[in-house]
Amino acid sequence: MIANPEAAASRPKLPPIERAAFLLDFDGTLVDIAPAPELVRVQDGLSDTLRRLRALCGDALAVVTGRPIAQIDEFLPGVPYAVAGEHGIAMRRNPDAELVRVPVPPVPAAWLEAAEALVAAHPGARVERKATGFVLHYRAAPEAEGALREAAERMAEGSGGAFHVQTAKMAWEIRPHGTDKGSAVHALMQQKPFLGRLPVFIGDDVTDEDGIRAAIALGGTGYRIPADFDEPESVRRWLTALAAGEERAWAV
Ligand SMILES: O=P(O)(O)OC[C@H]1O[C@H](O[C@H]2O[C@H](CO)[C@@H](O)[C@H](O)[C@H]2O)[C@H](O)[C@@H](O)[C@@H]1O
Repeated sequence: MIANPEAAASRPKLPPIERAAFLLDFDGTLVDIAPAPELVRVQDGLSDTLRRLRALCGDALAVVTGRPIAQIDEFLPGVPYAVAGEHGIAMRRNPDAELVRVPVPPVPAAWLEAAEALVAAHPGARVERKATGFVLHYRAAPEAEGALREAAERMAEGSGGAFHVQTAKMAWEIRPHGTDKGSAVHALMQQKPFLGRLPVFIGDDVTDEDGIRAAIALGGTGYRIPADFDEPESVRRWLTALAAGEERAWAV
């Protein structure tokens, strides 16, 4: 089921589902990459699969994403037990909990104005605003990659270390220092029902490597597309098999 069994074999093994906590990236892992953020599609059956998996692992299933939590609520309503959004800045620790945010500095308004002016000069490029930063997307304007990167780096350099540029898929994200998917994993794993379980993180992007490192540091494991799974469909198939109990014999 895993695309690259040799890479996976060098990692700590998958714990039995009864002892596992699933920490899942969204874009490019649970759903296929789409031409624009609002165009992703949740495949039929995915929500049911995740609900079954959540039941098997005592609710210990979270989505850990760069997106705002509200968007995960739209795409996967009532599915994960917990959600960490905006690369760990926002957290909802259980379905009834309030959304808690790590305090971070505001994005200077001048940066947003400059970013909007820049994408206007590159048709197809766009700014995705977040509460604590923004993303410069060039998927529909590949020729703008360099110009957007330079602008993002200039802004971050002028922030005195408060912000940095996160490499994303056909995008550059300006976001504050201080949190990442690794800190989100550590925070989630300190509370029930995650506490005492072994984290299994699955992701596809640079920002997911922090989550994978954290999962391994906590005695769990992590898988990355394309090293371990070749595409989101492979992840979905594997999760479906796990949720159906088919992979139990493989677990240690
Ligand atoms: O942490 P993730 O759940 O993987 O989210 C990362 C970013 O995903 C989104 O952008 C990426 O996916 C889009 C839809 O497939 C794609 O059009 C874009 O090119 C990708 O960069 C989202 O827009 C960002 O806010 C997330 O941080």
